[in-house]
Amino acid sequence: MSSLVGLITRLYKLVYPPGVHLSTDPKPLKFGILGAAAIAPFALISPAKSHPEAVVYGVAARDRARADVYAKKHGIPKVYGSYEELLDDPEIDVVYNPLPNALHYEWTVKILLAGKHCLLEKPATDTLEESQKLFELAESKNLVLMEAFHYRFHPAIQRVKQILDSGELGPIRHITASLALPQGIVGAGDIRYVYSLGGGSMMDAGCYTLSCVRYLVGSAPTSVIATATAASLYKPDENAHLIDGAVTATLAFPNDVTATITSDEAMPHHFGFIPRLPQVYVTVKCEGGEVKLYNFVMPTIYHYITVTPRDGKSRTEKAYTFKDGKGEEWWATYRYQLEAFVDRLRGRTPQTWVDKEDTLANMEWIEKIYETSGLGARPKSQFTF
Ligand SMILES: NC(=O)C1=CN([C@@H]2O[C@H](COP(=O)(O)OP(=O)(O)OC[C@H]3O[C@@H](n4cnc5c(N)ncnc54)[C@H](OP(=O)(O)O)[C@@H]3O)[C@@H](O)[C@H]2O)C=CC1
Ligand SMILES: O=C1OC[C@@H](O)[C@H](O)[C@H]1O
Repeated sequence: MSSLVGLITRLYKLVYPPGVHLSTDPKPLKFGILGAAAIAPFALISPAKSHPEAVVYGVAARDRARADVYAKKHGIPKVYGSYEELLDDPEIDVVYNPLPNALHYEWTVKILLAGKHCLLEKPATDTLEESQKLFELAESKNLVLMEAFHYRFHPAIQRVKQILDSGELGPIRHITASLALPQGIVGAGDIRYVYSLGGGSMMDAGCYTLSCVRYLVGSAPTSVIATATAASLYKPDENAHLIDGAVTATLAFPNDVTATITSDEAMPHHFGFIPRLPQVYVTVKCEGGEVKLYNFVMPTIYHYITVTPRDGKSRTEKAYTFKDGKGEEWWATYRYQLEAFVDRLRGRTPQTWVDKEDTLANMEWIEKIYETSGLGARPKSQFTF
Protein backbone atom coordinates (compact mmCIF):
# COMPACT_ATOMS: atom_id res chain seq x y z
CA MET A 1 0.00 0.00 0.00
CA SER A 2 2.75 2.44 0.99
CA SER A 3 4.55 1.76 -2.29
CA LEU A 4 1.33 2.53 -4.21
CA VAL A 5 1.05 5.86 -2.37
CA GLY A 6 4.75 6.44 -3.11
CA LEU A 7 4.17 5.73 -6.79
CA ILE A 8 1.20 8.10 -7.02
CA THR A 9 3.05 10.83 -5.11
CA ARG A 10 6.14 10.49 -7.32
CA LEU A 11 4.13 10.61 -10.51
CA TYR A 12 2.10 13.59 -9.31
CA LYS A 13 5.21 15.57 -8.39
CA LEU A 14 6.92 14.51 -11.59
CA VAL A 15 4.11 16.11 -13.57
CA TYR A 16 3.59 19.04 -11.16
CA PRO A 17 7.00 19.68 -9.66
CA PRO A 18 6.73 21.33 -6.23
CA GLY A 19 8.39 24.69 -5.82
CA VAL A 20 7.88 25.64 -9.44
CA HIS A 21 9.53 28.98 -9.64
CA LEU A 22 10.61 31.73 -11.83
CA SER A 23 14.25 31.31 -11.02
CA THR A 24 15.32 32.81 -7.73
CA ASP A 25 18.80 33.31 -9.13
CA PRO A 26 19.36 36.91 -10.26
CA LYS A 27 21.39 35.58 -13.20
CA PRO A 28 20.15 32.08 -14.00
CA LEU A 29 21.59 30.03 -16.85
CA LYS A 30 19.42 30.65 -19.88
CA PHE A 31 18.72 27.60 -22.01
CA GLY A 32 17.54 27.68 -25.61
CA ILE A 33 16.00 24.71 -27.42
CA LEU A 34 16.49 23.89 -31.09
CA GLY A 35 13.25 22.43 -32.43
CA ALA A 36 9.83 21.93 -30.88
CA ALA A 37 10.86 18.40 -30.02
CA ALA A 38 8.63 15.90 -28.23
CA ILE A 39 11.33 15.01 -25.70
CA ALA A 40 12.19 18.55 -24.54
CA PRO A 41 9.33 18.96 -22.02
CA PHE A 42 10.51 15.83 -20.20
CA ALA A 43 14.23 16.25 -20.67
CA LEU A 44 14.59 19.95 -19.91
CA ILE A 45 11.48 22.12 -19.64
CA SER A 46 9.93 20.37 -16.66
CA PRO A 47 13.24 19.70 -14.83
CA ALA A 48 14.23 23.36 -15.19
CA LYS A 49 11.06 24.40 -13.36
CA SER A 50 12.42 23.07 -10.11
CA HIS A 51 16.04 24.12 -10.65
CA PRO A 52 16.73 27.50 -9.06
CA GLU A 53 19.60 28.34 -11.41
CA ALA A 54 18.16 27.32 -14.78
CA VAL A 55 15.48 28.78 -17.01
CA VAL A 56 14.29 27.76 -20.43
CA TYR A 57 14.49 31.14 -22.08
CA GLY A 58 13.73 30.43 -25.74
CA VAL A 59 12.75 27.93 -28.40
CA ALA A 60 13.28 27.95 -32.15
CA ALA A 61 11.53 25.86 -34.75
CA ARG A 62 11.85 25.63 -38.50
CA ASP A 63 8.35 27.04 -38.61
CA ARG A 64 7.81 30.03 -36.34
CA ALA A 65 4.11 29.28 -35.82
CA ARG A 66 5.03 25.84 -34.48
CA ALA A 67 7.51 27.43 -32.06
CA ASP A 68 4.85 29.95 -30.97
CA VAL A 69 2.37 27.22 -30.06
CA TYR A 70 5.06 25.21 -28.28
CA ALA A 71 6.35 28.22 -26.34
CA LYS A 72 2.84 29.12 -25.22
CA LYS A 73 2.07 25.58 -24.14
CA HIS A 74 5.28 25.27 -22.11
CA GLY A 75 5.60 28.83 -20.79
CA ILE A 76 8.76 29.69 -22.72
CA PRO A 77 9.15 33.46 -22.97
CA LYS A 78 11.06 33.87 -26.23
CA VAL A 79 10.41 32.46 -29.70
CA TYR A 80 12.74 32.54 -32.69
CA GLY A 81 11.84 32.01 -36.32
CA SER A 82 14.96 29.99 -37.05
CA TYR A 83 17.61 27.99 -35.23
CA GLU A 84 20.26 30.52 -36.35
CA GLU A 85 18.31 33.36 -34.78
CA LEU A 86 18.34 31.58 -31.41
CA LEU A 87 22.09 30.95 -31.68
CA ASP A 88 22.66 34.64 -32.43
CA ASP A 89 20.94 35.73 -29.23
CA PRO A 90 23.61 36.77 -26.70
CA GLU A 91 21.11 36.17 -23.88
CA ILE A 92 21.31 32.39 -24.40
CA ASP A 93 24.04 30.62 -22.41
CA VAL A 94 23.31 26.98 -23.18
CA VAL A 95 21.60 25.21 -26.04
CA TYR A 96 19.76 21.90 -25.75
CA ASN A 97 19.98 19.98 -29.02
CA PRO A 98 17.13 17.43 -29.44
CA LEU A 99 17.19 17.38 -33.24
CA PRO A 100 17.10 14.11 -35.22
CA ASN A 101 20.35 12.19 -34.77
CA ALA A 102 21.73 13.01 -38.22
CA LEU A 103 21.47 16.75 -37.46
CA HIS A 104 23.23 16.57 -34.09
CA TYR A 105 26.64 17.12 -35.64
CA GLU A 106 25.86 20.14 -37.82
CA TRP A 107 23.86 21.97 -35.17
CA THR A 108 26.21 21.21 -32.30
CA VAL A 109 29.05 22.63 -34.37
CA LYS A 110 26.94 25.76 -34.90
CA ILE A 111 26.03 25.93 -31.20
CA LEU A 112 29.68 25.73 -30.18
CA LEU A 113 30.80 28.22 -32.86
CA ALA A 114 28.18 30.58 -31.42
CA GLY A 115 30.01 30.28 -28.09
CA LYS A 116 27.24 28.40 -26.27
CA HIS A 117 27.48 25.31 -24.09
CA CYS A 118 25.54 22.32 -25.33
CA LEU A 119 23.43 19.57 -23.82
CA LEU A 120 23.26 17.15 -26.73
CA GLU A 121 20.69 14.39 -27.09
CA LYS A 122 21.78 10.80 -27.45
CA PRO A 123 23.29 9.30 -29.54
CA ALA A 124 25.82 12.13 -29.87
CA THR A 125 26.16 11.88 -33.65
CA ASP A 126 25.76 9.46 -36.55
CA THR A 127 29.47 8.55 -36.57
CA LEU A 128 32.41 8.28 -34.18
CA GLU A 129 34.46 10.74 -36.22
CA GLU A 130 31.77 13.41 -35.89
CA SER A 131 31.66 13.00 -32.11
CA GLN A 132 35.45 13.31 -31.96
CA LYS A 133 35.26 16.57 -33.91
CA LEU A 134 32.56 17.96 -31.64
CA PHE A 135 34.61 17.36 -28.50
CA GLU A 136 37.73 18.83 -30.12
CA LEU A 137 35.75 21.94 -30.97
CA ALA A 138 34.18 22.20 -27.50
CA GLU A 139 37.59 21.83 -25.86
CA SER A 140 39.18 24.41 -28.15
CA LYS A 141 36.47 26.87 -27.16
CA ASN A 142 36.41 25.92 -23.50
CA LEU A 143 32.72 25.07 -23.70
CA VAL A 144 30.79 22.32 -21.94
CA LEU A 145 29.39 19.59 -24.18
CA MET A 146 27.63 16.53 -22.82
CA GLU A 147 25.67 13.69 -24.38
CA ALA A 148 22.39 13.49 -22.46
CA PHE A 149 22.53 9.92 -21.12
CA HIS A 150 20.15 10.88 -18.32
CA TYR A 151 19.77 7.38 -16.80
CA ARG A 152 23.38 7.58 -15.55
CA PHE A 153 22.52 10.40 -13.17
CA HIS A 154 19.85 8.47 -11.32
CA PRO A 155 20.66 6.80 -7.99
CA ALA A 156 19.20 3.44 -9.15
CA ILE A 157 21.80 2.62 -11.80
CA GLN A 158 24.54 4.02 -9.60
CA ARG A 159 23.41 1.74 -6.76
CA VAL A 160 23.73 -1.28 -9.07
CA LYS A 161 27.24 -0.20 -10.02
CA GLN A 162 28.06 0.21 -6.33
CA ILE A 163 26.81 -3.31 -5.54
CA LEU A 164 28.93 -4.75 -8.35
CA ASP A 165 32.01 -2.76 -7.38
CA SER A 166 31.63 -3.77 -3.72
CA GLY A 167 32.56 -7.35 -4.68
CA GLU A 168 29.52 -8.74 -2.84
CA LEU A 169 28.57 -10.85 -5.87
CA GLY A 170 32.07 -11.54 -7.16
CA PRO A 171 33.28 -10.93 -10.70
CA ILE A 172 30.78 -10.24 -13.48
CA ARG A 173 30.19 -13.06 -15.97
CA HIS A 174 27.33 -11.96 -18.20
CA ILE A 175 25.02 -8.96 -18.53
CA THR A 176 21.69 -8.82 -20.30
CA ALA A 177 20.23 -5.38 -21.02
CA SER A 178 16.98 -4.67 -22.79
CA LEU A 179 15.02 -1.62 -23.88
CA ALA A 180 12.11 -2.85 -25.95
CA LEU A 181 8.84 -1.02 -26.44
CA PRO A 182 5.49 -2.34 -27.60
CA GLN A 183 4.28 -1.46 -31.05
CA GLY A 184 2.37 1.82 -31.12
CA ILE A 185 4.57 3.98 -28.88
CA VAL A 186 6.95 4.99 -31.67
CA GLY A 187 4.57 5.85 -34.50
CA ALA A 188 4.94 5.08 -38.20
CA GLY A 189 6.09 8.57 -39.20
CA ASP A 190 8.79 8.80 -36.57
CA ILE A 191 12.35 10.05 -37.18
CA ARG A 192 13.60 6.73 -35.72
CA TYR A 193 12.65 4.92 -38.94
CA VAL A 194 14.33 7.36 -41.31
CA TYR A 195 17.84 6.35 -42.35
CA SER A 196 18.82 9.82 -43.60
CA LEU A 197 17.93 11.21 -40.14
CA GLY A 198 20.13 8.68 -38.33
CA GLY A 199 17.35 6.25 -37.52
CA GLY A 200 17.57 2.67 -36.35
CA SER A 201 17.00 0.84 -33.11
CA MET A 202 20.71 0.59 -32.24
CA MET A 203 20.92 4.38 -32.52
CA ASP A 204 17.78 4.94 -30.49
CA ALA A 205 17.03 2.48 -27.69
CA GLY A 206 20.16 0.40 -28.36
CA CYS A 207 22.54 3.21 -27.46
CA TYR A 208 21.20 3.01 -23.86
CA THR A 209 21.70 -0.73 -23.52
CA LEU A 210 25.23 -0.44 -24.87
CA SER A 211 26.01 2.52 -22.61
CA CYS A 212 24.61 0.63 -19.62
CA VAL A 213 26.63 -2.56 -20.10
CA ARG A 214 29.83 -0.58 -20.75
CA TYR A 215 29.22 1.40 -17.54
CA LEU A 216 28.55 -1.66 -15.39
CA VAL A 217 31.50 -3.65 -16.74
CA GLY A 218 33.68 -0.56 -16.43
CA SER A 219 35.39 -0.98 -19.77
CA ALA A 220 34.84 -1.02 -23.50
CA PRO A 221 33.98 -4.25 -25.32
CA THR A 222 36.75 -6.13 -27.10
CA SER A 223 34.64 -7.55 -29.92
CA VAL A 224 31.14 -8.00 -31.29
CA ILE A 225 30.46 -11.73 -31.09
CA ALA A 226 27.16 -11.71 -32.97
CA THR A 227 24.29 -9.48 -34.03
CA ALA A 228 20.75 -10.13 -35.22
CA THR A 229 18.47 -7.44 -36.55
CA ALA A 230 14.80 -7.36 -37.44
CA ALA A 231 13.38 -5.12 -40.13
CA SER A 232 11.27 -2.22 -39.00
CA LEU A 233 7.48 -2.53 -39.10
CA TYR A 234 7.30 0.83 -40.84
CA LYS A 235 8.93 1.70 -44.13
CA PRO A 236 8.74 5.45 -44.67
CA ASP A 237 11.14 5.57 -47.63
CA GLU A 238 13.36 3.61 -49.99
CA ASN A 239 16.12 3.29 -47.36
CA ALA A 240 13.95 1.39 -44.89
CA HIS A 241 15.98 -1.77 -45.57
CA LEU A 242 18.90 -0.05 -43.78
CA ILE A 243 16.86 0.42 -40.61
CA ASP A 244 16.97 -2.04 -37.72
CA GLY A 245 13.54 -2.10 -36.11
CA ALA A 246 15.05 -4.32 -33.45
CA VAL A 247 18.57 -5.49 -32.71
CA THR A 248 20.29 -7.98 -30.45
CA ALA A 249 24.07 -7.88 -30.11
CA THR A 250 26.37 -10.06 -28.06
CA LEU A 251 29.59 -8.41 -26.98
CA ALA A 252 32.82 -9.66 -25.46
CA PHE A 253 34.60 -7.68 -22.74
CA PRO A 254 37.96 -8.20 -21.00
CA ASN A 255 38.24 -11.07 -18.48
CA ASP A 256 35.76 -13.33 -20.33
CA VAL A 257 32.81 -11.10 -19.50
CA THR A 258 30.03 -11.10 -22.11
CA ALA A 259 26.88 -9.04 -22.59
CA THR A 260 23.74 -9.34 -24.67
CA ILE A 261 21.89 -6.15 -25.50
CA THR A 262 18.45 -6.02 -27.07
CA SER A 263 16.43 -3.10 -28.28
CA ASP A 264 13.14 -2.99 -30.11
CA GLU A 265 11.17 0.05 -31.23
CA ALA A 266 7.92 -1.84 -31.79
CA MET A 267 7.45 -5.31 -30.30
CA PRO A 268 4.54 -6.88 -32.17
CA HIS A 269 1.33 -7.43 -30.17
CA HIS A 270 0.58 -10.89 -28.79
CA PHE A 271 -1.88 -12.62 -31.15
CA GLY A 272 -1.84 -9.44 -33.20
CA PHE A 273 -3.83 -7.36 -30.68
CA ILE A 274 -2.60 -7.70 -27.06
CA PRO A 275 0.16 -5.15 -26.39
CA ARG A 276 3.32 -6.47 -24.78
CA LEU A 277 4.73 -4.92 -21.64
CA PRO A 278 7.87 -2.81 -22.16
CA GLN A 279 11.04 -4.84 -21.51
CA VAL A 280 13.35 -2.41 -19.78
CA TYR A 281 15.90 -4.02 -17.50
CA VAL A 282 19.49 -4.94 -16.89
CA THR A 283 20.49 -8.24 -15.26
CA VAL A 284 24.06 -8.92 -14.19
CA LYS A 285 25.12 -12.49 -13.52
CA CYS A 286 28.21 -12.72 -11.36
CA GLU A 287 30.22 -15.63 -10.02
CA GLY A 288 28.56 -15.19 -6.63
CA GLY A 289 24.99 -14.31 -7.63
CA GLU A 290 22.91 -11.90 -9.64
CA VAL A 291 21.59 -8.35 -9.55
CA LYS A 292 18.68 -7.09 -11.63
CA LEU A 293 17.51 -3.52 -12.10
CA TYR A 294 14.05 -3.33 -13.56
CA ASN A 295 13.50 -0.09 -15.51
CA PHE A 296 16.96 1.41 -15.67
CA VAL A 297 15.84 4.06 -18.18
CA MET A 298 12.91 5.66 -16.34
CA PRO A 299 13.44 4.53 -12.76
CA THR A 300 11.53 7.44 -11.22
CA ILE A 301 8.26 6.02 -12.47
CA TYR A 302 9.01 2.68 -10.86
CA HIS A 303 12.00 0.41 -10.41
CA TYR A 304 13.37 -2.33 -8.25
CA ILE A 305 16.81 -3.75 -7.67
CA THR A 306 16.86 -7.44 -6.78
CA VAL A 307 20.08 -8.83 -5.39
CA THR A 308 20.32 -12.62 -5.26
CA PRO A 309 23.57 -13.86 -3.75
CA ARG A 310 24.27 -17.49 -4.68
CA ASP A 311 24.59 -18.57 -1.05
CA GLY A 312 22.32 -16.09 0.65
CA LYS A 313 18.90 -14.55 0.89
CA SER A 314 17.58 -12.46 -1.96
CA ARG A 315 16.73 -8.81 -1.19
CA THR A 316 15.03 -5.99 -3.02
CA GLU A 317 16.17 -2.39 -2.90
CA LYS A 318 14.86 0.89 -4.25
CA ALA A 319 17.01 3.95 -4.88
CA TYR A 320 15.00 7.06 -5.70
CA THR A 321 17.45 9.35 -3.91
CA PHE A 322 21.11 9.08 -2.99
CA LYS A 323 22.06 7.61 0.37
CA ASP A 324 23.48 10.99 1.46
CA GLY A 325 20.00 12.44 0.95
CA LYS A 326 20.75 14.23 -2.33
CA GLY A 327 17.84 14.38 -4.76
CA GLU A 328 14.11 13.96 -4.36
CA GLU A 329 12.06 10.79 -4.84
CA TRP A 330 10.17 12.49 -7.69
CA TRP A 331 13.24 13.72 -9.53
CA ALA A 332 13.32 12.23 -13.01
CA THR A 333 16.63 11.05 -14.46
CA TYR A 334 16.53 14.31 -16.43
CA ARG A 335 16.28 16.36 -13.24
CA TYR A 336 19.33 14.63 -11.77
CA GLN A 337 21.08 15.22 -15.09
CA LEU A 338 20.22 18.92 -15.05
CA GLU A 339 21.54 19.22 -11.50
CA ALA A 340 24.92 17.87 -12.64
CA PHE A 341 24.96 19.90 -15.83
CA VAL A 342 24.29 23.17 -14.01
CA ASP A 343 26.84 22.25 -11.33
CA ARG A 344 29.48 21.85 -14.03
CA LEU A 345 28.55 25.14 -15.69
CA ARG A 346 28.67 26.90 -12.36
CA GLY A 347 32.14 25.56 -11.55
CA ARG A 348 30.94 23.03 -8.95
CA THR A 349 31.79 19.33 -9.09
CA PRO A 350 28.91 17.39 -10.64
CA GLN A 351 27.75 14.21 -8.90
CA THR A 352 28.65 12.30 -12.06
CA TRP A 353 29.25 13.03 -15.73
CA VAL A 354 29.09 11.49 -19.18
CA ASP A 355 32.49 12.49 -20.47
CA LYS A 356 34.08 12.59 -23.89
CA GLU A 357 35.67 9.12 -23.59
CA ASP A 358 32.34 7.65 -22.59
CA THR A 359 30.57 9.14 -25.60
CA LEU A 360 33.35 8.16 -27.99
CA ALA A 361 33.37 4.56 -26.73
CA ASN A 362 29.60 4.33 -27.21
CA MET A 363 29.79 5.73 -30.73
CA GLU A 364 32.68 3.42 -31.62
CA TRP A 365 30.73 0.30 -30.62
CA ILE A 366 27.46 1.46 -32.16
CA GLU A 367 29.40 1.68 -35.41
CA LYS A 368 30.95 -1.74 -34.91
CA ILE A 369 27.57 -3.31 -34.18
CA TYR A 370 26.14 -1.77 -37.35
CA GLU A 371 29.16 -3.00 -39.35
CA THR A 372 28.74 -6.53 -37.99
CA SER A 373 25.01 -6.49 -38.66
CA GLY A 374 25.58 -5.77 -42.34
CA LEU A 375 23.37 -2.67 -42.23
CA GLY A 376 26.42 -0.40 -42.34
CA ALA A 377 27.18 2.94 -40.77
CA ARG A 378 24.62 5.67 -40.35
CA PRO A 379 24.96 8.48 -42.92
CA LYS A 380 27.78 10.91 -42.33
CA SER A 381 26.79 14.58 -42.23
CA GLN A 382 27.56 16.61 -45.37
CA PHE A 383 28.11 19.67 -43.20
CA THR A 384 31.63 21.11 -43.11
CA PHE A 385 33.08 24.05 -41.23
N1 LIG B 1 16.72 11.63 -23.59
C1 LIG B 1 15.64 10.95 -23.91
O1 LIG B 1 14.98 10.34 -23.07
C2 LIG B 1 15.16 10.94 -25.30
C3 LIG B 1 15.97 11.42 -26.29
N2 LIG B 1 15.55 11.48 -27.56
C4 LIG B 1 16.44 12.01 -28.58
O2 LIG B 1 16.02 13.34 -28.86
C5 LIG B 1 16.07 13.61 -30.26
C6 LIG B 1 14.68 14.01 -30.75
O3 LIG B 1 13.75 13.01 -30.48
P1 LIG B 1 12.18 13.35 -30.39
O4 LIG B 1 11.96 14.49 -29.47
O5 LIG B 1 11.50 12.09 -30.10
O6 LIG B 1 11.91 13.78 -31.88
P2 LIG B 1 10.89 14.83 -32.52
O7 LIG B 1 10.65 14.36 -33.90
O8 LIG B 1 9.74 15.08 -31.62
O9 LIG B 1 11.75 16.17 -32.51
C7 LIG B 1 12.79 16.40 -33.38
C8 LIG B 1 12.79 17.88 -33.76
O10 LIG B 1 13.77 18.03 -34.77
C9 LIG B 1 13.38 19.07 -35.64
N3 LIG B 1 13.82 18.80 -37.00
C10 LIG B 1 14.70 19.52 -37.68
N4 LIG B 1 14.91 19.02 -38.90
C11 LIG B 1 14.12 17.94 -39.00
C12 LIG B 1 13.88 17.03 -40.03
N5 LIG B 1 14.50 17.11 -41.22
N6 LIG B 1 12.99 16.06 -39.80
C13 LIG B 1 12.36 15.95 -38.62
N7 LIG B 1 12.56 16.81 -37.58
C14 LIG B 1 13.42 17.80 -37.79
C15 LIG B 1 11.89 19.28 -35.49
O11 LIG B 1 11.85 20.58 -35.04
P3 LIG B 1 10.96 21.78 -35.61
O12 LIG B 1 10.07 21.99 -34.47
O13 LIG B 1 11.96 22.83 -35.85
O14 LIG B 1 10.23 21.35 -36.84
C16 LIG B 1 11.47 18.35 -34.36
O15 LIG B 1 10.75 19.02 -33.39
C17 LIG B 1 16.68 12.36 -30.88
O16 LIG B 1 18.06 12.53 -30.96
C18 LIG B 1 16.37 11.25 -29.88
O17 LIG B 1 17.30 10.20 -29.92
C19 LIG B 1 14.26 11.14 -27.86
C20 LIG B 1 13.42 10.65 -26.91
C21 LIG B 1 13.83 10.42 -25.57
O1 LIG C 1 15.75 8.21 -25.65
C1 LIG C 1 14.86 7.42 -25.68
O2 LIG C 1 14.39 6.91 -24.52
C2 LIG C 1 13.40 5.95 -24.48
C3 LIG C 1 13.30 5.24 -25.80
O3 LIG C 1 12.35 4.30 -25.75
C4 LIG C 1 13.11 6.24 -26.88
O4 LIG C 1 12.74 5.68 -28.12
C5 LIG C 1 14.39 6.93 -26.98
O5 LIG C 1 14.45 7.88 -27.99
